[in-house]
Amino acid sequence: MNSGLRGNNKRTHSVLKSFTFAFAGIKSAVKKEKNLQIHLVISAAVILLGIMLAISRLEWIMVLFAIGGMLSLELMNTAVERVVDLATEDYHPLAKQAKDIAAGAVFIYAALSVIIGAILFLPKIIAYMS
Ligand SMILES: Nc1ncnc2c1ncn2[C@@H]1O[C@H](COP(=O)(O)OP(=O)(O)OP(=O)(O)O)[C@@H](O)[C@H]1O
Repeated sequence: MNSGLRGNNKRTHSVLKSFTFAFAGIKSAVKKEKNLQIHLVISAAVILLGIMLAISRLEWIMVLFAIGGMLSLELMNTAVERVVDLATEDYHPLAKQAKDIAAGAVFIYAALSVIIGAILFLPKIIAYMS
């Protein structure tokens, strides 16, 4: 019975630890990665624009998916860069492929996010200004 309780406590503890590790990862990436800092500033600006233009619930869902996906992908890209740097300090074609493919994933999502942002915001901005 005791061991069961201990087991449960251990699981709760482990979930809390996982959150701590995740936040530590986000913190270290935000501190060191300029691209991530730029994405955060742009995300804040987009959220402000969404509030100012009073976008709908569905539009908020799309905006939050774009922002969340972008930030998550940027973190994954940073993780790939770290693992590659850990694997080799020398030039290696596979290291280049891994980093460039991860950067490509970020680029595709960023480009689509810009298109989504333009579709959502441009008509509202034009209507607001005219
Ligand atoms: N060990 C390596 N072997 C081969 N090419 C590498 C290696 N490390 C980096 N590169 C390549 O060199 C270029 C610059 O990589 P670097 O990691 O310095 O910057 P980055 O990929 O733009 O990352 P960051 O976003 O941190 O600036 C990229 O094309 C990358 O694929």
